[in-house]
Amino acid sequence: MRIDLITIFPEFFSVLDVSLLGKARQAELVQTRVHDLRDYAAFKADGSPDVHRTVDDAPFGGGAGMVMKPDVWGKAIDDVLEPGGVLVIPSPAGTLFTQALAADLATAPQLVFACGRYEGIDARVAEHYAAAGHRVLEVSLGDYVLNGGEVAAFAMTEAVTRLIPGFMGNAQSIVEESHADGLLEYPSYTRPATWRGHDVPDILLSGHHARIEEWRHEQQLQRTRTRRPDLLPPEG
Ligand SMILES: Nc1ccccc1-c1cnco1
Repeated sequence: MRIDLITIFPEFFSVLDVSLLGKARQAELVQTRVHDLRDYAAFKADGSPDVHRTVDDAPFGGGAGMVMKPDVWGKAIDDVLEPGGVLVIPSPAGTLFTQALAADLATAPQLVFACGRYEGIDARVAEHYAAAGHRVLEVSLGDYVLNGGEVAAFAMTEAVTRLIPGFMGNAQSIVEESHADGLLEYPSYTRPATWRGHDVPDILLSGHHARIEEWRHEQQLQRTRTRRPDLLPPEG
């Protein structure tokens, strides 16, 4: 898989070289490329040089803040997006990112993250590439406000790449994770068996694997009921 990240803060993604993702890149499972959006803003729409490499402008209809220019984004995405590639636009107005969507995106040949700042990217950019036949997703990490798409793109990149076959050493650990089976993960413990007067649940020291599995599933249900009832299947 190739992952391209387009941003006005390319240095933000230098951490990709040292994270868990770094190993995958060495293993040739993932190729990542970071692109500076300002490299596509050297010339104005009329072809004259833009020494300021402007990437934003005032919103039509008024309102606070600035909107990122469609012509600059169009040049960048044209240069990067390949046939079959998915254009992912992190946005507070997007559909919610989930483990299911991460697994879906892990099968794509290419992801292009368009990391917007300010008040967002001109809406015609998503419209244009969808009309051209590309899969375009506006995706939110949750109901809170970030300053731009970079943090969201990095989180989604990690969630997706770790699901690429061969990336995680222990495939079983992916299966047992929270959200993998739709429920939150059970609590985990390790030595010492007693720590500051707190004991590990006896069942985990019993060696009775069937009962341990049953206890763990009950813990998952209990946690999901109390912390994330929205994840539970409807009654019935
Ligand atoms: N607030 C934001 C601003 C810009 C790009 C993405 C976001 C975002 C993504 N998920 C939540 O917020």
